Formats: sequence, structure tokens, C-alpha cells
Amino acid sequence: MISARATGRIFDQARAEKAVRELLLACGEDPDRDGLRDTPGRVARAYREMFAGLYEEPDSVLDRTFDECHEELVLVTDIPMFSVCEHHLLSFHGVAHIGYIPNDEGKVTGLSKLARLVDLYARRPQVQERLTSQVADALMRKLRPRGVIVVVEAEHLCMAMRGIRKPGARTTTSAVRGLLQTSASSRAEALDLIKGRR
Ligand SMILES: Nc1nc2c(ncn2[C@@H]2O[C@H](COP(=O)(O)OP(=O)(O)OP(=O)(O)O)[C@@H](O)[C@H]2O)c(=O)[nH]1
Ligand SMILES: [Zn+2]
Repeated sequence: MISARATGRIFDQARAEKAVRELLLACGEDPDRDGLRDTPGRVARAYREMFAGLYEEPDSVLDRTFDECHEELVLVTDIPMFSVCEHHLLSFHGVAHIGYIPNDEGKVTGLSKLARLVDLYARRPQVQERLTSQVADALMRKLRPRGVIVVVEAEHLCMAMRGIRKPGARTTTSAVRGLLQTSASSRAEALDLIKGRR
């Protein structure tokens, strides 16, 4: 059993393996045949990795800040993102763009922390809308910036490989907070930079 570092949740490897074995049986497969014998263990480990964000405290990612006196937009685009849709437990994946305007103390975070924050929230059972707003809200809570914008563009495998079967359909979600919500010109500047990034 893997114990949680911060959130009080645990990953129960033995239970996950048992559940995968049950699922294979339910599908009419033989989990004891050669090719499947190690599969429950592998799948359980894969889920532990894909849901690693359940065991991490998001706010701690942003504990370290730097005084850079930068009071204009900081924008990181095209952060690769893999998450798991909580409705079908299938992947949705794409990119996230994150921008924020530091407060007048000029408090900035390390750029990699923005990607770490996306990773942490993405590695949970999710819906894209909640992932997007959770990242924005964590930044507002911890950095107290003047504004935040988060845009996520993703393809959902549950819409591509099953169900409606529309591979290539992309979903875009955004969350804007503070000045980037109230000021149309600040928001337009950020969106232009996101749209024109290539
Ligand atoms: N809003 C939102 N919907 C999502 C997300 N991921 C998957 N879904 C949708 O969740 C919905 C679940 O619908 P249900 O009718 O309960 O399930 P279903 O019968 O499997 O639906 P279909 O996918 O249409 O076959 C589907 O429309 C999915 O496209 C997401 O991140 N956000
Ligand atoms: Zn889904």
C-alpha cells in the first residue's frame, strides 16, 4: 500500500490488482493466461501513476516564490497535459496555457511550477472544466496575483475511440480571474499571445 505524503489518501495496490482481475473476468477473459498474468499489477501501477495527483497537496507546489518586481503578464504556453476523464476513465490530453499578472509586490513563481500544477491536477479523475478552474484558483490563492488565465485544449478518447467516435474533435476550456476577467484589453492581450504563439 502506498501512503499519501500530504492529502491523507492512499493507493491500495493489492485492491487495484484484484479489481483489474475482476474486470478481465467480467469481460470474459482468462486473467491467468500467459499474456494477462502480469496485467493486473501493471494496470494498478499505471493507475497509481495516472492518479498521482490525488496524493499531493497542490498549494505546496507554489510555496517557493521569487521577488522579481515583474508586474506584467507572465505566460507559459503549450504545456503538454494528460488527464483521465472521470466519466469513462479514459484519457483526455492536449496542452495547457497559463498566464498570470503578478501583484504589486512583484511576487513570481518558478515557471516549472506552472507545469507542475497542471500535472498535479491532471493526474486525478477529472473533467476538463474543473481541471481548468482548479489550476486558476490555486494560482489566485497562493500568489495573490492581479489576474490569471488558464486555457486547456484537449482531445477526449471517450469521444474518439468509443461512443460518438469523433477523433480529432478538440475541446477548449478557459478560466479567467481578477484583472484578466474584468479588463477586456488585458484578456485580449493574453488571448492574442496564446492564439498567435506559433
Ligand atoms: N463537460 C464535460 N463532459 C465530459 C468530459 N469528459 C467526458 N465528458 C462527457 O461526459 C458525458 C457522459 O455522458 P453519459 O450520457 O452519462 O455517458 P455515455 O452514455 O457514456 O455518453 P456518450 O459518451 O455520449 O456515449 C459524455 O457526454 C462525455 O462526452 C469533460 O471533461 N467535461
Ligand atoms: Zn469520458
